[in-house]
Amino acid sequence: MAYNKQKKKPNRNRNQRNNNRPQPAKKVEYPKEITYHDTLTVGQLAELLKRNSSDIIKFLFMMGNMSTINTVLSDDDIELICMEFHCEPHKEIIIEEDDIEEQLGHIEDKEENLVPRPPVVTIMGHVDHGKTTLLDTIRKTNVTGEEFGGITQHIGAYQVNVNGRKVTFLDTPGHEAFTSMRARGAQVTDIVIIVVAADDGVMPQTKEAVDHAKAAGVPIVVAVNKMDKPGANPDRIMSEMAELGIMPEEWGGDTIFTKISAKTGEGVPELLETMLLVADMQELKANPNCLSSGTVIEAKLDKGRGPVATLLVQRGTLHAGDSIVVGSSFGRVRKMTNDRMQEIKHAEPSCPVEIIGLNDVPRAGDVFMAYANYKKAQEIANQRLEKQIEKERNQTSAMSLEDLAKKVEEGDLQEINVLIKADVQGSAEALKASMEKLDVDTVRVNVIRSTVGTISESDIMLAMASNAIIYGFNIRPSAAIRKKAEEEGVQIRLHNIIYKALEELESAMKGMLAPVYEEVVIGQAEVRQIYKVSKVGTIAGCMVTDGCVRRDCKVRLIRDGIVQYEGKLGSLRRFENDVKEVTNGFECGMTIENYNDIKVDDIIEAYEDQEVQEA
Ligand SMILES: Nc1nc2c(ncn2[C@@H]2O[C@H](COP(=O)(O)OP(=O)(O)OP(=O)(O)O)[C@@H](O)[C@H]2O)c(=O)[nH]1
Repeated sequence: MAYNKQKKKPNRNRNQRNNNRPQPAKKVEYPKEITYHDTLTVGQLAELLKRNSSDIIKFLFMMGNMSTINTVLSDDDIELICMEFHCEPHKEIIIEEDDIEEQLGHIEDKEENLVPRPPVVTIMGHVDHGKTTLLDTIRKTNVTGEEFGGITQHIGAYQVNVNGRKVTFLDTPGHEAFTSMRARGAQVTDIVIIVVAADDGVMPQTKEAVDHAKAAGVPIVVAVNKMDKPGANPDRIMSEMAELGIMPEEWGGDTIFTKISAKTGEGVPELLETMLLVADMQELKANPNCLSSGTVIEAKLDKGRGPVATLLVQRGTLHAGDSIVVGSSFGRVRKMTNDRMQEIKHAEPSCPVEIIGLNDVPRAGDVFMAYANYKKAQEIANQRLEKQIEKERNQTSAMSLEDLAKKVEEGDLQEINVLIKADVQGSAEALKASMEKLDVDTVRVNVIRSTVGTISESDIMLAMASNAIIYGFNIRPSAAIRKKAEEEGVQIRLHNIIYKALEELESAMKGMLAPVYEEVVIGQAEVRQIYKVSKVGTIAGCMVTDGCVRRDCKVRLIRDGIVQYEGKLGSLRRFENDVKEVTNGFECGMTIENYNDIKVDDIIEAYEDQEVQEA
């Protein structure tokens, strides 16, 4: 805590030492001013004021407040107490470097400093449903021909004029970018337009877009596209979207559906008007008069210009020449251009700009902050770099069930985000329904996605962005996916009995998760050949492709990501010899106890129940 950094601390030690033996009465010099950060308890304030805690407790008692040495004082109380003891308190707000990115979203500007800012909109939808065409149409009709000619290069974000008002569109390819930005805490989008082709219907990526927008808590406007096509069936889109929980306004819900043709431009003005309406409801504002901060939309290394980054200014005004820190890179904004490649000197909130001058290429989703001087920026970037290296060294799980249990216990968590993947629809639904019914001491489960199939990279990104745990039911992730999850700190819990999954989650919600054993996957092998031997059964000629397989381990037979069988290894051999272990890169023969339906290309996953050291 910041308090611990008080320089006064050594005095206390000296006093304590001195207290051990009788001292001649010495006149205490009481401080005339004190400085504190964060909060203070009675005991801490007494120490700063060089008074006895009992004096403060007595004073508070006289004021009608009961307190103890550990009572945390409000700023008002501190002020009053200090007045009583003839001292002036100063509260210093320190933003630890660690917290800067987190703070960005929470910096509270005074109402009088806020002015309206343009909305930031992202267009999402299934492949070929018309995202690019829509964005092109919007840009063509909402920037002058001359200006449009200037847009030759993709910078990842554009600003257009709609009815005399500016709107910023993010043109980030795919949903991954949206999610990976969110994963890093960057909330850049105010509205999501989900494009659905009326002649095609709701498709997997439409669902994904809905999941992402919902998880981010961003309002959705649905653009029912390709209305010019003969097969267009907007009613079908509406009912399919309603099934996903996106209820059309005309059916009593709160999502506006607009029928458009991105190709002919029909309905696009109405869509834009709707979007402005939704934006107005949010009363989007920002303070333009402070040091600037915002988010990296895209970044690349340009051969001639060095690191080039597209930034979205979210707070303050970015000026050419400003010193900025982005992630662990820093520099002075040497040149700043708008989306029409015109050089500009200032960029206000919601304005996308391309800048050069950084010493390294930042990542999309990184937060940037401007600093008053170059040296400070450099210092902070270096600190961050050190921390990043340290973090990478001790990379641990971002959110595991154990973390959750701990957080619940500490009262820090009201909602547990869960992503469910199951082998069949029935299980996915059953698990979702049962999990959502769990309610332990006001902590509840929020299922952010529940689908059929094995775990994909997009699931991991969504889980990472939402601090969610993935529950796999009767499915097995590939080694590559498992590795990715590990890298991103996403926890995958695999189960094949519904009540066990529920039991485990419920324990976490009670903050009492203490599994004695945990299943640990030790390796994976691919079945390359099958030998049927009478008396022995099916022998699988395998190649161990990850980790190792041990003679006494348990195994799972997986076909197309779905678990076919679970049991014990029957035998493990190399060249006719029984062996204890076969490691990655080696061939071996295996049988599975009481199971013969093994096919070429099946995956045999080896696992062990290992004792968990810590709850
Ligand atoms: N008839 C008709 N065709 C459209 C409309 N909108 C888009 N298309 C066509 O649909 C195809 C796909 O459109 P895109 O805009 O590239 O779709 P997208 O969603 O950006 O696709 P990806 O970038 O691959 O995800 C193109 O051939 C477009 O010309 C429309 O309103 N009507």
